[in-house]
Amino acid sequence: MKKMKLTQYNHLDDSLALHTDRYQINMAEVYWKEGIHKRKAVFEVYFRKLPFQNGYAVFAGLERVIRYLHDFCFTESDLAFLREEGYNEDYLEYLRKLRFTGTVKSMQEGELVFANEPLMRIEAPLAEAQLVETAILNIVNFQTLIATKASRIKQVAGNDSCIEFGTRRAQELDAAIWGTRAAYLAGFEATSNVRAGKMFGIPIAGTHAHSMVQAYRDEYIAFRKYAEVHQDCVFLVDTYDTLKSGVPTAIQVANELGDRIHFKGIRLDSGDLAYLSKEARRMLDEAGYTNAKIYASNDLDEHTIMNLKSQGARIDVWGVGTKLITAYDQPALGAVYKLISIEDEQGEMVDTIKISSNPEKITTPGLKKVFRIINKTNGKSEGDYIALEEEEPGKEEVLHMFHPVHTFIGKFVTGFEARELHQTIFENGELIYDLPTLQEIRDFAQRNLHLLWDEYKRTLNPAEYPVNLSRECWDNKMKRIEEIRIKVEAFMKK
Ligand SMILES: Nc1ncnc2c1ncn2[C@@H]1O[C@H](COP(=O)(O)OP(=O)(O)OP(=O)(O)O)[C@@H](O)[C@H]1O
Ligand SMILES: O=P(O)(O)OC[C@H]1O[C@H](OP(=O)(O)OP(=O)(O)O)[C@H](O)[C@@H]1O
Ligand SMILES: O=C(O)c1cccnc1
Repeated sequence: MKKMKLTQYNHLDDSLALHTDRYQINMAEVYWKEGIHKRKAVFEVYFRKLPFQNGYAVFAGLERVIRYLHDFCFTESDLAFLREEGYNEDYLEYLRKLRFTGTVKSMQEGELVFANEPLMRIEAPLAEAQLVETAILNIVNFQTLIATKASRIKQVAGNDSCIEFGTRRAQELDAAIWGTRAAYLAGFEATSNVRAGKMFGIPIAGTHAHSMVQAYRDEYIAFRKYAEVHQDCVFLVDTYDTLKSGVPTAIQVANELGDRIHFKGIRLDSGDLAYLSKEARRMLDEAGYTNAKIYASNDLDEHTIMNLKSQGARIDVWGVGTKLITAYDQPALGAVYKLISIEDEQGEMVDTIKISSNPEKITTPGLKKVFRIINKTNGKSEGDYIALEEEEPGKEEVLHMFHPVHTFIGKFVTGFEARELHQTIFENGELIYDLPTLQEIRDFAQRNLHLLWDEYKRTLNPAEYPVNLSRECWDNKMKRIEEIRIKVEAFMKK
């Protein structure tokens, strides 16, 4: 058998241009051969259903999308691979020169987003817009999913700290790193992943594992040795017997070392976390360690945390791994990338539509903007309002907000601010957006949550947040549906 070389995957000039589905490269080839590759096309990214039956999602992934589009190019090793796959030289020559030259509008990271509203809009020459679909969805789907899961967990944890512990159980390296970033921007306080700390400046935190106690085969020696090396100590107390040996040993070591260490607390990782935390709290308090915190971990998520809180658990810090980083109860967000407008033979932009027997699935044609309609009296959001590009709802006195499918459900809103949610990121290939820091994104996400009534934020059966179409947008959609109906009837009569 031939021996695998360790360098096999390492192309020095590797790029993400091939991080796409083969059909994108094949479709782009068709457009290029037909000479329509430069026609302007407009795609929108949106999802149809909120994940985890949550009342909102936290948009994440933009920074990585920006880097991807900014650096987009086929390198020599990418082209060599495509050559091996049988693509012809002229097409490869076209790909060699290709860069992303489009205009991108997007929600900002940390924005609260909802089903059926455009999260991003990519206007670019048809072939370019097609080639970047897969990577954009890959990034946005994952990061938005994890940010939303983290936000749910934070909703329940409240002011308690949450640390991301998931790297070992994540779906490989990238998911651990970018998932941790998503969790932090949605409100987690820290991560155990040291590389994420280095890359993004996320505070790193942690305790120690059972293996350290097992290595010394003695809890007392293990805790002491740890304390001799590290000032900050959180002792893991459940290796042998939490209440009979773990907690008393932690207290003994803290007593012995006094001011020489900062006894931050203990971690519980098995057993009845409610009962054990209450008992441990009592023991720590009696020993005078009222400031020592109780950390807990073990397959936690928003459900167990809520349940533990309802039992009066005395847990201060929640270490959450597997169920956060793998989005355990819903492993994928279904954001899609749909063509909404294309340049025709005459150079005119024409709207496109995808019809479905399910009214919720019919796409909304045309270039659109999304506005958050904020009630000036109470500072809360009345809902989101999707309008056609040229509309300016902020100038209206009264806004008619109605359900896009059940149109009889609606309301008239006055005294509002219409806050536009999309920012221009790229203008004809040029990056014009000032990237915020991760800390700024995190603060922005927190501020956004204040705009929402609590009814939309509860983790169980939240109220449905209104996402409405403007009258013009709705009329335009109906007009296109009618045009298609007439076309199909004419076809059937042939
Ligand atoms: N008081 C509690 N109420 C509800 N859920 C709890 C409570 N205490 C712990 N849990 C959760 O119950 C699950 C218990 O997991 P498991 O059955 O593996 O027990 P364990 O204590 O971890 O056992 P092991 O010693 O094998 O690790 C975990 O998800 C944990 O977070
Ligand atoms: O339960 P999660 O939410 O995924 O949180 C991460 C888990 O990872 C560790 O366990 P593991 O058994 O891998 O190692 P350990 O020996 O340090 O307990 C830690 O003790 C947590 O239980
Ligand atoms: O620091 C910890 O306690 C930790 C880190 C990763 C996974 N579980 C626990």
